[in-house]
Amino acid sequence: MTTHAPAGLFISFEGVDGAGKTTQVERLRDYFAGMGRNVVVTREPGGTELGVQLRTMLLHGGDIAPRTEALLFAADRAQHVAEIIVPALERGDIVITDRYLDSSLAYQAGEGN
Ligand SMILES: Nc1ncnc2c1ncn2[C@@H]1O[C@H](COP(=O)(O)OP(=O)(O)OP(=O)(O)O)[C@@H](O)[C@H]1O
Ligand SMILES: Cc1cn([C@H]2C[C@H](O)[C@@H](COP(=O)(O)O)O2)c(=O)[nH]c1=O
Repeated sequence: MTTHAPAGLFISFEGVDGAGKTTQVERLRDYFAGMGRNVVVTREPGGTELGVQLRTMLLHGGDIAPRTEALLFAADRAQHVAEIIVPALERGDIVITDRYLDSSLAYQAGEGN
């Protein structure tokens, strides 16, 4: 009999600050873990070591020009995808991220970018 490894699954939670994303991420993680699945919970910005530094710059740094800000979020995402998301999906894990690309569309797509 052939057994197949489970396919990876990528899920992002989006919403305004305080909407309840982290709460739902944790509930879904517990649900999938209860099914015996490997779950990687992560977030943007700040899902990697480099991302933690970028998060500090972005959320607690000084004045950042809109285009620079957009590029820093994109840099955080590029590292996140390469270091965390793709390897986890290749292992067949479930990746649940607290924010992803839609946050950039919502927050950075305005005038000046
Ligand atoms: N369904 C809900 N009903 C009422 N309160 C909730 C619900 N879900 C979460 N909360 C509460 O709302 C607050 C914000 O929740 P949470 O941290 O999950 O939101 P978030 O979207 O991740 O926030 P942030 O954007 O600041 O990271 C917390 O105090 C949490 O306990
Ligand atoms: C990914 C991403 C995030 N943001 C903003 C949205 C929030 O105000 C903060 C992140 O804070 P949280 O406590 O982790 O929710 O960053 C953004 O403007 N653009 C993005 O792409």
